[in-house]
Amino acid sequence: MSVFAYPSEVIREAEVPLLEAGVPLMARAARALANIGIDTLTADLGRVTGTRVCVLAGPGNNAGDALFAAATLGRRGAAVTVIALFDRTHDEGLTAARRSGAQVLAFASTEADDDPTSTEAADPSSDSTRTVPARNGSTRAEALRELSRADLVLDGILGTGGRRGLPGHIASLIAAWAPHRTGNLIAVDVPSDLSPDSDGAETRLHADRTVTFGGLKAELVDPRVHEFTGSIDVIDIGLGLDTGLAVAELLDADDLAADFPRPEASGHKYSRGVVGVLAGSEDYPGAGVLTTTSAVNTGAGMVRYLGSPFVAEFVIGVHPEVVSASGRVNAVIFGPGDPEPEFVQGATEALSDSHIPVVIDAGGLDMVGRAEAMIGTWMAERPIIITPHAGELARMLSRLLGEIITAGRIGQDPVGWARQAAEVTGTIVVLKGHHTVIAAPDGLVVLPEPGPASLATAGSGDVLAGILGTLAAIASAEHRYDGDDSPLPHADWARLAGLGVLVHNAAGQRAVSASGFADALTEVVGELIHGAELISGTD
Ligand SMILES: NC(=O)C1=CN([C@@H]2O[C@H](COP(=O)(O)OP(=O)(O)OC[C@H]3O[C@@H](n4cnc5c(N)ncnc54)[C@H](OP(=O)(O)O)[C@@H]3O)[C@@H](O)[C@H]2O)[C@@H](O)CC1
Ligand SMILES: Nc1ncnc2c1ncn2[C@@H]1O[C@H](COP(=O)(O)OP(=O)(O)O)[C@@H](O)[C@H]1O
Repeated sequence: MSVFAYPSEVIREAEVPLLEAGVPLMARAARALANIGIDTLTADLGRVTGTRVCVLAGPGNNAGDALFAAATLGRRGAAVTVIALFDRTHDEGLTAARRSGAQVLAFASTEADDDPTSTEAADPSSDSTRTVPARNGSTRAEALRELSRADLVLDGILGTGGRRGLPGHIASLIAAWAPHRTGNLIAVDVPSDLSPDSDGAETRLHADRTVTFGGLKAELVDPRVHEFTGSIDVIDIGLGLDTGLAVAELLDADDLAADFPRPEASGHKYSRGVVGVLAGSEDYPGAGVLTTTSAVNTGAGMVRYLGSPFVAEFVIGVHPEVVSASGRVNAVIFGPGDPEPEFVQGATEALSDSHIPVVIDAGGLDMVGRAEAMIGTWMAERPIIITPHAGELARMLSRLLGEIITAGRIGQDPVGWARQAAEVTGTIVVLKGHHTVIAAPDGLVVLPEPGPASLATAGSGDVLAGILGTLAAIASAEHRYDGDDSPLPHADWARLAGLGVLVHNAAGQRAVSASGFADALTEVVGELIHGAELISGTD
């Protein structure tokens, strides 16, 4: 189900009153981390007893989580080694780890950077958290040996208090360990030194799994950091975060099953929503057919075809339920298959008195300007959902920002560019790709789970436009029939677009061509609308 992501500061602020009230947040976090550690070891080796666990311990509370969890693993029979990487660490956590039998290696001195053979070790008899220099062998070599033979390593170096760039002795230890790594690496809360930048990636940790506490941190949802985070577990430690403060929402198939809009028992075709389709041209009639098929099969109350009579003939030939006479619509789709200007002009003039949502795709994207330039035009004061792929967004932003922006640059930071495009244009931006990113002008991002790569085929985007336009018409009609004149918030449109992408993904799993996706929508939407009722036998 949907998961919200928050800036780290929001999560840190939510912790403060609870900590002041004595709520044991770290104990909750460490318990959940230990359980995941136990599950990981049991899944890999069938046991915890006799396994080897290493903790990379930093100077703060992040190390505290890792050390308390390691103490639990130690009590369950794991041989724990703590590699203390700073001249201080979390006092109580280290004490707990020691009491459970952990050995502690101190690899903290900055001189270790200059001399990789420098030797230091903690006094194992001491409960003190200060590390004590010793001259009994190469600690770096010993740390490397322990890391390389560990079944499980916990990255407790830095958490939400971390700044970019690890001290040299740690970065070099990580780079030296990487080729010899055999066990699982779990990042505690956030991977230390997390960055979307691929430069220097070899000196950063690549976790198999990240166990994050309190709420999903915004920096973890950037598609570019997946190689550093691995899979992500969000552990509820009772912070009670306000979803209004979230900056991103992740959607999956469960959200689609829960929130796909079903027809009302007492509804009629107009209350279900009428979608106008302006797609296809003499050059590209197929786009008109694909977009209309998609709208029909997504379950619109009615589909009006607004393009040329030439294309209308094809469309109505396959879908006799489509209407070509003008009349009321609750949303319009513009652009797939470059419809001729006279039909675009006719349709936009008809829109000028309304505030209905519009989905703009393909050729229609050339109409999109900066938000301030759209004031007073037919595009103002209505929700607009635009659906560029990276190439189209690059072209659009180059025009709007007056600098050359390539599709490659968009690909390096899709979330950032989608946000910028949404802010500049005031529209909901659906940046299509393997990881489709949806951004709203207020900065909110919706990330539907990725669909199958088979979606990357000509005409697939036309099908998506048909789905999005239909869902927009359904939402807009429902809102109107509820008697609500207030505009729906951007977040609702962005989420709706996310559901549309998930419908498209589901169709993509059942076919391999665009017309196949459009046809498969009958099955996908039929299951979403009727599935549970058929099973339960209710009407
Ligand atoms: N609050 C709670 O109860 C709960 C918190 N929880 C856990 O606490 C974690 C946050 O803990 P935290 O605030 O202690 O920060 P953390 O990242 O461990 O260390 C900060 C220290 O590192 C230092 N430092 C930073 N960057 C550096 C760099 N690049 N190179 C070198 N040094 C650097 C920094 O130095 P300074 O900035 O002060 O100069 C400071 O001394 C959080 O992620 C979660 O795991 C959970 O248990 C839930 C309950
Ligand atoms: N590798 C991929 N994995 C999953 N979906 C993809 C992938 N590549 C493209 N897609 C999806 O396929 C669709 C392609 O749309 P678009 O580029 O507009 O195609 P067209 O213009 O030919 O209709 C988009 O919904 C996009 O998100």
